[in-house]
Amino acid sequence: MSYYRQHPQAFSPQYLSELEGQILACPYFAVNNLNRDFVGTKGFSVVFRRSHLITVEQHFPYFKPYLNLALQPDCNAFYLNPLLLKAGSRVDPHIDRSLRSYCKTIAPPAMVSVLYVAVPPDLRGGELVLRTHKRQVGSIVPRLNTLLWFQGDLTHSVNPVTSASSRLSLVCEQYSLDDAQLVEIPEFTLESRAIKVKDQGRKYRREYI
Ligand SMILES: O=C(O)CCC(=O)C(=O)O
Ligand SMILES: [Fe+2]
Repeated sequence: MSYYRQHPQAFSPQYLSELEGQILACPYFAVNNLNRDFVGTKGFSVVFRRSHLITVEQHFPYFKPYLNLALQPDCNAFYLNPLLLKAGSRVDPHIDRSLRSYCKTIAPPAMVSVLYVAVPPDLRGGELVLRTHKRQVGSIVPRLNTLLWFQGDLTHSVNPVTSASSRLSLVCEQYSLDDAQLVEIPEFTLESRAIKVKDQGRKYRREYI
């Protein structure tokens, strides 16, 4: 495939506004414990294997339509995270490899999907910039209700949001792992600053460039 593809008007407006409301009201939604690349962002993460998709849908029924459309058939492990960027927030250049905290030998995801759940008309900044080997291959202006897939090994960043309004996306890193790697990945687990567990210090949450 080319480096990315977009599917505009992916869902009904009713679904999008329900999704936004549910994410913002979710008790796990908190200041991010992603690494230093994620400046001033909020969110939480759901880690799961394809075999436990049904468990994800039971806990988070409002993710179901997104997962139905966004998940790639050849992928078997996923890192799903809603991401809110408010005024002044940005994401510095990184390659997604969040599952590396569970399996050190893991390669980048095959694909990353991003749904733009809330994009106010007056949003300034917040473009997603995609690069390969220092060459820019995309600069994507977030559009409400667009579902985007990009190649998982691209370096990417989100420009600072300079308006007072926020942007909410729903991101899913999608991995195609071999059996030995897959057993290292939790069947289903949550990561959030709002949950106090011993191993929240994610050393490899996102990889530095
Ligand atoms: O929201 C976006 O445009 C992409 C965010 C991102 O890079 C990430 O969550 O890893
Ligand atoms: Fe990313």
